[in-house]
Amino acid sequence: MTSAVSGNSDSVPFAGDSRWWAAGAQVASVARFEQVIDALRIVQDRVAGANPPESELVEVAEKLDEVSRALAVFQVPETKQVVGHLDVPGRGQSLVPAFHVDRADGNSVRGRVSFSRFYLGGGGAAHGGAIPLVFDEVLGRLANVGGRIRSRTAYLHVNYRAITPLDEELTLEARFDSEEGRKRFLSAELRKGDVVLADAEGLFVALREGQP
Ligand SMILES: CCCCCCCC(=O)SCCNC(=O)CCNC(=O)[C@H](O)C(C)(C)COP(=O)(O)OP(=O)(O)OC[C@H]1O[C@@H](n2cnc3c(N)ncnc32)[C@H](O)[C@@H]1OP(=O)(O)O
Repeated sequence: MTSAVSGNSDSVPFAGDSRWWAAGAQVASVARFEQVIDALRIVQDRVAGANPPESELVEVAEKLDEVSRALAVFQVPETKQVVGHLDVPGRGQSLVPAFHVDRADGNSVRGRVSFSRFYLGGGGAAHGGAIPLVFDEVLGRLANVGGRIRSRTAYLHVNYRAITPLDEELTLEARFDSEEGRKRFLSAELRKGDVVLADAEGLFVALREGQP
């Protein structure tokens, strides 16, 4: 039996993205797919942090090849893709650290995020590219809630205020600041306790009919 991946209205902030990319994708089991993504995230972290002997590397490479061969025959077009559409923290993809929503309405959202070993830049700090990933994910979703026409990021300005540590629960708060015609202005802060680690300001432009 398959179940619909999407199906929640995007008027409910951060509960489903049915209208964002493509509706109608089916998945054999949401729970099983989530399990696969969780395992993949752990593999990413373990690979990033490992320095094993060569014999172990040969074995690991073979196992990873086996996994990719198993999935090769099940590749589907974007409209049927599951990753990015699951109604779970992180939307079932492993690119962006999963954002866990604590509170949300049509104009703001507050939640938690943690950067694991995979997102290390150097010197114990999260990579400077990983932080905008999270801001784009959260602001991009908030820009489109409330039944609004789909928009895309036109710019995203990020200020790095302090080192973002790995493996710590951080809070992220974002808000929809204003709207001028097709332009939507949003902002956000990433904090550890009361300390602002980074803040962002983005412009999201509502797409015209036929714009990809
Ligand atoms: C569930 C998913 C969650 C994750 C969501 C993530 C969201 C994303 O990352 S989307 C992917 C990244 N973004 C993109 O690929 C967008 C690529 N760019 C584009 O497609 C286009 O440039 C687009 C749509 C942003 C704007 O193009 P277009 O529709 O032609 O707008 P255009 O008519 O030029 O501009 C509209 C207004 O916006 C302003 N504007 C557009 N771009 C910018 C910019 N970079 N800076 C300042 N102003 C801008 C224009 O000046 C204009 O203002 P005004 O109306 O006052 O004259």
